[in-house]
Amino acid sequence: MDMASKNSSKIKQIGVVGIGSFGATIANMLAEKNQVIVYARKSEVVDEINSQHQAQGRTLNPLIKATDDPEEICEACEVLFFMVPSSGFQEVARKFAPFLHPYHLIIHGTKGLCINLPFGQTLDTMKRLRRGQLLTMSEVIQQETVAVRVGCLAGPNLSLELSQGQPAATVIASKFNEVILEGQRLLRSDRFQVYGNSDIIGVELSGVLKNIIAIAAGALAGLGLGENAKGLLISRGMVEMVHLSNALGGSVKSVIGLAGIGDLVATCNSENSRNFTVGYRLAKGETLEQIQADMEEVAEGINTVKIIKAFLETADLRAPITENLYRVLFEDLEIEEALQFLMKYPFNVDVNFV
Ligand SMILES: NC(=O)C1=CN([C@@H]2O[C@H](COP(=O)(O)OP(=O)(O)OC[C@H]3O[C@@H](n4cnc5c(N)ncnc54)[C@H](OP(=O)(O)O)[C@@H]3O)[C@@H](O)[C@H]2O)C=CC1
Ligand SMILES: O=C(CO)COP(=O)(O)O
Repeated sequence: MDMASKNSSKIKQIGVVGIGSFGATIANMLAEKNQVIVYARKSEVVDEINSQHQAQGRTLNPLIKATDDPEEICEACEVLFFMVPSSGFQEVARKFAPFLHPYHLIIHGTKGLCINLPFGQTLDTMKRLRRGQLLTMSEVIQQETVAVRVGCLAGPNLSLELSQGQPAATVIASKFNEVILEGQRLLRSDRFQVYGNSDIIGVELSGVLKNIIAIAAGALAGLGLGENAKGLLISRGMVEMVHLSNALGGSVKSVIGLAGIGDLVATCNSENSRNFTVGYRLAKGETLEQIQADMEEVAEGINTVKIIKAFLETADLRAPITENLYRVLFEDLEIEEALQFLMKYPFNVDVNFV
């Protein structure tokens, strides 16, 4: 079978895998002009979608159908949107792998990282990670499946605002122009602009790394600090993202685009951001355990801080915001102390990457 359409005479549906906060929003946006089928692993969620057009309380377009069978959705769709958190991504990719073919086109919306460790090791036992042990989701898809045409979707896309139909934009990134064009065709509307970018690693990393800065922004807000402090954090955060992204294989251009600076501005300013909320609640005195115990949705930045800290142990690079946030999250450093440390840090060049 070549990479062209498997059966062009039959109208293909668009698949959405994972129907949480972001998956439900993207499924509804896709359903405005496409037939959509979604995958949920729990049969009660599938029944709820098919009978009540809701997914765990989120309203879905009544035309959206659901299944818990990966084979059925892979058979029905050539284009699949993977919308699961990084913690479940490898498992989902492995579950779908037997039913995926080179003609499938996969676009993911996940803003987290996975790690590839020797059997029996965990991030807590390893402490040090090389680049090859750290995977973006496009790398997971390529490692676990035969899919070739892979893309990602990243940008300032707080799902609550998208679901209210507020104007927004995203970036579809892929090495394959046909993936970008297909993503644009499927998602573009008069309320949603879709840009293209060929630097998929840089766009993925922009979405991943901004979550670290969003936690820090929430912490500053929780301390009651003002807009000058936020401006300082966002601009220094962007510089840190540029250096980290570069070290991990992304280009500067992507960080200063919509998926980087655009998403930084959105999430560093929004109480609807889970990552911002984590920082805010920490600054208000809650512990990480307390916060995680009652957060129903994922805040990817927590695990990302841990992974990037382990990568820094093998990279010739300093990332002071990430390093201090690691100590706040996992070593009981007080936020005020972290802030003082950062204020004394000898940053002396404003921008040194262009
Ligand atoms: N929400 C937002 O505003 C945005 C989120 N993102 C990114 O999208 C990703 C998903 O976030 P979001 O939708 O908010 O997360 P949620 O926690 O709201 O939902 C996660 C969904 O993934 C499913 N899932 C998790 N693990 C598995 C698994 N192993 N197998 C099958 N399904 C699984 C969950 O199913 P179940 O109910 O069975 O656990 C649930 O439907 C994250 O990486 C996030 O950073 C990106 C942009 C915006
Ligand atoms: O990435 C997001 C919006 O673009 C969502 O951010 P949170 O995961 O922090 O809610």
